[in-house]
Amino acid sequence: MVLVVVMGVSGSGKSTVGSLLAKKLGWKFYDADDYHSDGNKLKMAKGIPLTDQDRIPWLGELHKIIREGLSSENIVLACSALKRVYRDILTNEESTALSQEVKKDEMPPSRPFFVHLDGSMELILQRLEKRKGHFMPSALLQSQFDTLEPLSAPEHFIIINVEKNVLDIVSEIERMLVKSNLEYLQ
Ligand SMILES: Nc1ncnc2c1ncn2[C@@H]1O[C@H](COP(=O)(O)OP(=O)(O)O)[C@@H](O)[C@H]1O
Ligand SMILES: O=C(O)[C@H](O)[C@@H](O)[C@H](O)[C@H](O)COP(=O)(O)O
Repeated sequence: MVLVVVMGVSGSGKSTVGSLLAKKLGWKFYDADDYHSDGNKLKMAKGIPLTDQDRIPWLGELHKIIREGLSSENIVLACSALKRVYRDILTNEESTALSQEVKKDEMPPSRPFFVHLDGSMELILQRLEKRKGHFMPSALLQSQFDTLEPLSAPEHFIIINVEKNVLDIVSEIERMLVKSNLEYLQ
């Protein structure tokens, strides 16, 4: 089965784009935000960036969910996945320098496809400041950009600029999925 990870800084549109993409494809959608511990949420709400130690148990939990889900369903996951090592823990390709819990051979063989929602700090800040009812303060955006490590080979990925509207972004991802690997959409 197939895993698409929609990633990027807070406010880049992961939840919006990921959920619509999953709906259009008829795939299962998971939002990584739903799996943060109360401690992590409180920390972010106070304007304190998460550390590796805060994120690793969360990523390990997500890894387990994905691994189980992929045995029977195609998945779209919305997850910040800011650093390479975080992405490796999620998908278990290399890992586990930081996480002893995740074993290398646990993930079924399926190459994850990453979609980085990329945009300027100004644009994303504007969107975050308009967003209501979310624990993540816009003050953390700078640290999100500071932490972000761009995708690079051998990661399998596309980068999409979030100036476009949501429908266009989703259509572009669908086109890229077809182009990059037809068997993804069986
Ligand atoms: N391409 C877009 N164009 C305009 N507004 C967008 C776009 N993508 C997301 N938004 C809006 O920006 C805000 C942040 O989006 P969200 O999906 O919550 O981001 P994330 O999950 O990455 O934090 C939301 O209010 C959402 O409606
Ligand atoms: O790794 C992190 O620091 C968090 O996952 C962060 O990137 C994420 O943005 C928050 O969970 C807030 O949620 P939103 O992405 O929806 O703002």
